[in-house]
Amino acid sequence: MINEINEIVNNIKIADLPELLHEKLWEYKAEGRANLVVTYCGNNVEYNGIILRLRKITLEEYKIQQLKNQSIKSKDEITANKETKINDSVDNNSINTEDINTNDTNNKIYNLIDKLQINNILYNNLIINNLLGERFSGTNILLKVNSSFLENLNQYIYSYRPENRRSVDRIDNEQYYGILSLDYTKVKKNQTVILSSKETKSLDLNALNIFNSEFLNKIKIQKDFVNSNNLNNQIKLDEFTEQEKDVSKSIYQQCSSTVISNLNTPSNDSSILNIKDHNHSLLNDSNNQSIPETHTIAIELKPKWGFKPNPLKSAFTKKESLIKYKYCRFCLHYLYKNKDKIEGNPPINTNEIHPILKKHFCPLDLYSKDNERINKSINSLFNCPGNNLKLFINGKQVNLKSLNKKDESKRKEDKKSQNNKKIKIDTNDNDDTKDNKKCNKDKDNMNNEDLIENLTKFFNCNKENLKQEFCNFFTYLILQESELFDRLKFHQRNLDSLDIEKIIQFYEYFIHKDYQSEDSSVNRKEMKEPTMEDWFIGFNNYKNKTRSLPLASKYTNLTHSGKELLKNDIYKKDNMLKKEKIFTDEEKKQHILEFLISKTIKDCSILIAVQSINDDDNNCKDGSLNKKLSSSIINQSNKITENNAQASDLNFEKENYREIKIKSKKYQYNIHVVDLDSKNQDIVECYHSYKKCFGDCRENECID
Ligand SMILES: O=P(O)(O)O[C@@H]1[C@@H](OP(=O)(O)O)[C@H](OP(=O)(O)O)[C@H](O)[C@H](OP(=O)(O)O)[C@H]1OP(=O)(O)O
Ligand SMILES: Nc1ncnc2c1ncn2[C@@H]1O[C@H](COP(=O)(O)OP(=O)(O)OP(=O)(O)O)[C@@H](O)[C@H]1O
Repeated sequence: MINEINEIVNNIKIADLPELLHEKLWEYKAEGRANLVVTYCGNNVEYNGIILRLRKITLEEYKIQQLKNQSIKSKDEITANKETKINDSVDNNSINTEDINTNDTNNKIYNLIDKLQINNILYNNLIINNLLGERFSGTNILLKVNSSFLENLNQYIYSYRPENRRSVDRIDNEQYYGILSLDYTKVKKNQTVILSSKETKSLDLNALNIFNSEFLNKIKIQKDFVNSNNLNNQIKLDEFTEQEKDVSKSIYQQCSSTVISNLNTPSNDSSILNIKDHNHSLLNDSNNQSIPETHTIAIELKPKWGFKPNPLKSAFTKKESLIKYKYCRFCLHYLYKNKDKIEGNPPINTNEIHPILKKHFCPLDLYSKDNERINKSINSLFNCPGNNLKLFINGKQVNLKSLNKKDESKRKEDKKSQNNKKIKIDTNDNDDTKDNKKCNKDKDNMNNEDLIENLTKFFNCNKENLKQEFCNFFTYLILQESELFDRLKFHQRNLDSLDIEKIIQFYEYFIHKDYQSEDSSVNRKEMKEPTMEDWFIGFNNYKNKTRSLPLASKYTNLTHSGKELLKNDIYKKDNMLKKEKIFTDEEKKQHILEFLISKTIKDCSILIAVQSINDDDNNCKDGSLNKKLSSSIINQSNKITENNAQASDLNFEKENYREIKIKSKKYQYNIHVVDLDSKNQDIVECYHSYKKCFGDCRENECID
């Protein structure tokens, strides 16, 4: 094993900042099923605008964890009493930490949760950034945490958490690292600068043990300091297969603090990659560049699926299944999730579509690039945000539902008449089951009037026009950023080329095969989760496939360069038209992997933070701000043009700051994509269960 390979993960930094480990320095921000996010609220301006993302565990898992810890403790006590060492036969599974690098003098430990976090960062850097563009990704740093901080924080934020979440899970006290990132509900001019004065360490790849040793052993690195100012690493590629070359290039490109240069330029020795060091900076906006926090509004969109599966390319043959192709998967899923409500309250006229299904959000509208349809989709989300639209004002989440509240007297009247009818149909269905049913104090703190005042001021409109203005505003912004939506749609579709119907067959095939294999455990009902190396190889196969597709260079950071095509390209034929029997095991695995990556980008969230640049600022004193901003736009657009002109795997537009003029008012904004974690294989089975429910789930067909 070669130590220098640690440079691969140099870009992932670990910060040890004990001064941050006090619960009162953090405020609850938001959470999903797997992670909880808190935002820094202390006085140290250096940490302004920082968030901490922590893994959660279910309360059941927590109980098991407690029991295990107790049993370990009592075992330790018994052992101590007997003055003997812990017996080797102690069940390893009962200890949730792995001291992987015992020789390490710092006694570095990554436990299973940390590995998951780290794998997710790597997965983001290596795969997702290539699909969506680095511009949207931001920076992550691992922050060392400890169990007493996590326990205190868990208690401290308890009352701010939504009931539906806190009743089932909590922060996992056993993680050693949380992820520090920037708060993307705030506008920053510079997203990629650092905790410059802070000491950080890099990850230890050996200790992480995420790459197969055979793979690593093939990599030989020679360090060669060409001159004292410039570090050039040279990597011998002779012993790589073509596929491994491709993978290792990606690893170095994305993970290391070094930039691979001259990849395609024949040098003295064409089998050597030149790697130049470049200045590295981490998190935190450099404070001089941050923008005052006033009047920032942000929305979080969970856009879900942007395409309709194509029956010709899917395994479907059954006639009754064809109805599925009238609708997108989100809408079918919506029907599935609301089945009980719909069946419990059927419409009087059975031929009529249920009110719940009448005007709900359809993602295909959001992805459509059509002004009217996007507007319609935001309108539906505004009326019924469910889990797909969140609103933040100055970084604080507010309850969108309250915007839909009618004035009090009208509301009482309506309630009365509803009670009389004894029918209760809740079209804001998800709101009751998801995060909007909250006891989030912050939300309650901003009363409806304040909220409306804030928004009307921001949109420069009156109360009556607010919804329309909100929808128009974000329609415009989404159109402006349609490339991101195009990219999501492009990769969601191409990574899910066979549809779940086929993927489940492949998945079951492997499970069945495992049952039959002699050395597998009889009870095994799951496929082995992909290793980091599997992800890289799978992604590279996909990358090569997409190169031949129309629009590939537009929607990826990949070139058409034939030089990098794999020799053993498994995509020589159009797999979609193949019959099952001619899919090799390798191809089946590849399709499952692609399906999982596709799931990640079907489940991400887009955060758009906007701030108005008021006229005073535009005409300020010496006009400096105005000049600065205009020049930054010019630079930005120049950079984009340049990058497009020399499109290459190596050039990304990282900075995210944009300006926009809407109704002659100037705004500045950032856009980021979050929640890009890898998905587990068992999701295949889960997802397949949704297919059992399909029927008419909208008034009209979804239009792809
Ligand atoms: O399966 P879906 O489409 O309901 O998506 C799940 C999300 O539900 P929703 O978007 O509200 O419908 C679900 O969102 P919530 O936690 O309900 O906010 C998660 O994002 C879940 O991902 P993971 O299991 O935490 O990795 C998501 O699950 P997977 O993407 O892992 O299937
Ligand atoms: N960098 C960030 N800046 C601001 N808010 C953030 C950031 N990252 C996450 N959040 C907020 O925290 C919420 C939960 O984070 P995240 O989506 O990563 O959790 P999750 O458990 O993985 O979600 P899901 O259940 O949807 O998979 C997000 O929906 C978003 O509102």
